[in-house]
Amino acid sequence: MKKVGILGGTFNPPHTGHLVIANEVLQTYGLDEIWFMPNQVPPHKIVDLPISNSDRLRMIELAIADNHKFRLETKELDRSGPSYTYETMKILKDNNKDIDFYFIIGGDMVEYLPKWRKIDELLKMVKFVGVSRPSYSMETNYDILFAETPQMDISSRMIRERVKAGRSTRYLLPESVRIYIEEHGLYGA
Ligand SMILES: Nc1ncnc2c1ncn2[C@@H]1O[C@H](COP(=O)(O)OP(=O)(O)OP(=O)(O)O)[C@@H](O)[C@H]1O
Ligand SMILES: O=C(O)c1ccc[n+]([C@@H]2O[C@H](COP(=O)([O-])O)[C@@H](O)[C@H]2O)c1
Repeated sequence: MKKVGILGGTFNPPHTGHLVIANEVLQTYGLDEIWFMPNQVPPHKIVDLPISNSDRLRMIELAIADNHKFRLETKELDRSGPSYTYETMKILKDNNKDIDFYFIIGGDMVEYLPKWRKIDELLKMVKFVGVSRPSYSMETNYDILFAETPQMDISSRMIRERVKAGRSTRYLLPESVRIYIEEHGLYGA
């Protein structure tokens, strides 16, 4: 069986935290690939700045361009409404019977797991891998895997706020994504 990690997210924008956790989980569990999967509508949060799907897609493509094990998975953009992971993984598993999926989540999402749609069914379909994130505990009653990663206090919100305030975002995200944000005037750049 092929082993594929999925990093689902809003990626508004993608940043160094995403890339580091993807790479660390890939190494820790000997995965073949990581698929970066942008959601259409995050199930649990309000997107606080309007951003087009095409800008998010382009920024993910730029962020992962230099790693042949990182891929873009656009399945959740095919349907409208909240992107419930259970619905998506049902489709991905049906279409890829030769793949074992590892769904990567940061500490904030580990805490939130009890509220996920059909979480008990979902836990039978994928292995969750939790990675720590500053300010969040990793406590959970669910049977999930963990991966040690360097902790980075970087979030998409932090990047958006810095861009808006005219502060530097260098090294917090790939240079190609930083330039894309600047050239396209995203987040008030
Ligand atoms: N710095 C980080 N350390 C560990 N996990 C992270 C980090 N940043 C994001 N993640 C995880 O990556 C996944 C996708 O995150 P997402 O695209 O929503 O980014 P975010 O930085 O949390 O965004 P926002 O600040 O807009 O809420 C989630 O599971 C999240 O927990
Ligand atoms: O299915 C759910 O109920 C659910 C609830 C919260 C988050 N998720 C998924 O978790 C991933 C990270 O979410 P986010 O909002 O932090 O980008 C993303 O793929 C979401 O679709 C899924």
